[in-house]
Amino acid sequence: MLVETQEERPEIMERLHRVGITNLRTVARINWKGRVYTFLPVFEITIDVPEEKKGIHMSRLVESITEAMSEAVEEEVMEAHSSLEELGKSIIKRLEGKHPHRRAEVWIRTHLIIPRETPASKKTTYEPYDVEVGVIKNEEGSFEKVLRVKVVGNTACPHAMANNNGKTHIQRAIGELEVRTAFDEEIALEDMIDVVESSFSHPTYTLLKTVDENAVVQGMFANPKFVEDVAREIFARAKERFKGKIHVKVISNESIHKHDVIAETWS
Ligand SMILES: Nc1nc2c(ncn2[C@@H]2O[C@H](COP(=O)(O)OP(=O)(O)OP(=O)(O)O)[C@@H](O)[C@H]2O)c(=O)[nH]1
Ligand SMILES: [Fe+2]
Repeated sequence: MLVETQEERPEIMERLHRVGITNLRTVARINWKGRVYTFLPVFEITIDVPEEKKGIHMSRLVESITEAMSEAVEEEVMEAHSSLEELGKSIIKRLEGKHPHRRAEVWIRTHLIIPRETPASKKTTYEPYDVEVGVIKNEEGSFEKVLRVKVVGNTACPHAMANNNGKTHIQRAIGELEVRTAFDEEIALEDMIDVVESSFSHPTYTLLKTVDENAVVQGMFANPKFVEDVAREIFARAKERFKGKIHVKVISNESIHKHDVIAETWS
């Protein structure tokens, strides 16, 4: 007979808001607008623990994920999960039948690989973007979601350009955009990626033929930007396009310093 240690009263009676599993790697398949994508996401799933319970039954959180995965890996995926947030919500719905809780969160971290065209040779290139989707069920039982994208672009410095007859320092910059919104608000991660990618001096590419490299360099010099300019542009565009709480952070890996520079803002 197993001892259910988790049901005992703890010495210190304090409620815990988030207890569960993190850094869990698995496979997921999503049917996004009729196209099936396979992901290798990293999950974090948590529930709250009341002050009178020593612990949670952790394996039930994993079961909620693995059962949703098996559904996703079988043929049912065609109607099972139309987005990462739908997958997250279906996992929380499974958990409701397995483990009592008042508050639950599922976070799914993965990469999106989006086909793009190189700027001059018009060849197809596959660009990686880090994305994260959080689904939060709050104590009233309503759902909200948090969408996050991270995009690598570049900047050419306008200040050095103005003081060096057009010569300047250029660097990679990482733009992060987060939108916190109602679960049913339709926001595509690809659209968020486009907002960030179009706010740099120029996008970066995996594949660049010489003609493409020339186009990127000329584009950067024609579009010099401070890290502040990039953050403002992402923020203004995101406010215009997406309904929800907006958070923007840009870090530029300065080529002239041993440190980076950062610009961050939120609504
Ligand atoms: N709450 C808690 N559980 C832990 C901790 N460390 C390990 N465990 C988990 O305890 C789990 C086993 O307990 P349960 O999940 O309740 O498994 P079980 O009792 O056989 O299954 P149920 O009948 O569904 O409760 C394992 O999956 C461990 O990962 C911890 O620090 N806190
Ligand atoms: Fe248990």
